[in-house]
Amino acid sequence: MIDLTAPVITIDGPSGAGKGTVCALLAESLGWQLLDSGALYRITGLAATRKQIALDDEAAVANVAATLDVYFVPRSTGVEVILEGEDVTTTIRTEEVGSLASQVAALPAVRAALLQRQRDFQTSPGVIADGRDMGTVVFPQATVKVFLTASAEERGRRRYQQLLDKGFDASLPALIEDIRARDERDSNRSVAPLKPADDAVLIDSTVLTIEQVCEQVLDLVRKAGLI
Ligand SMILES: Nc1ncnc2c1ncn2[C@@H]1O[C@H](COP(=O)(O)OP(=O)(O)O)[C@@H](O)[C@H]1O
Ligand SMILES: Nc1ccn([C@@H]2O[C@H](COP(=O)(O)OP(=O)(O)O)[C@@H](O)[C@H]2O)c(=O)n1
Repeated sequence: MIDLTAPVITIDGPSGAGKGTVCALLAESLGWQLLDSGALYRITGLAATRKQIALDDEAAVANVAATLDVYFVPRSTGVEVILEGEDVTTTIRTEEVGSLASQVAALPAVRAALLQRQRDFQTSPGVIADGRDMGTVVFPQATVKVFLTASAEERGRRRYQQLLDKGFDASLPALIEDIRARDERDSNRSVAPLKPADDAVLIDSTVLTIEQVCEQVLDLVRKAGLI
């Protein structure tokens, strides 16, 4: 149940910075709720495409976002995503769906349709939110805000390795190009662009391990008195 007094940690930043990994580890160790907001945009992009809706038809895509038949099943291996009864956990992680997500995410009506669904994740004992506008738009009152970044080359390499590990085919130069295009679209859109909140702490993970990033965030959480 939504609890507006529950503490919020936000981690925003570009693709491949390590947000998803760090948020999942922290949510697990703190025992807090996890909001993967990117998954909602990915699911919307996939659902609209499957319904053969043009991704620039803002009203129609927003209607898809508002009426998504989706649920999330927590498993030991991560969160399973079920869209209209079908397991789309793996499908939504492809770069192709990432690109669909960033196209529908540029539409203001789509963002508005998904806003309350994201705010509903604020439940006790706390929520850790992963995205692009968690600290700027969705949870501007969050106690701890992090902007996690890394160089585009390093993010491309990480994504490449991640895709190979999952058994997908990938080309490193194409991935770096995709990442740059997505960064560009996310940073320059008129609504909720990717940018650090004024009160966010910047962490550059280019030369940090996942453990070091988690430790830096936990330090902020401790200093804020949340643990
Ligand atoms: N600090 C890091 N050092 C090395 N690899 C990392 C680091 N952070 C994340 N990764 C790896 O990079 C890939 C992308 O991370 P992910 O958490 O999905 O990023 P994001 O959610 O920001 O797009 C994953 O395979 C992850 O294991
Ligand atoms: N809060 C959010 C989260 C994602 N998105 C969009 O959704 C796309 C996919 O997000 P994601 O977090 O799943 O992608 P990765 O960072 O994991 O590559 C991003 O490129 C953004 O365009 C957004 O606009 N706002």
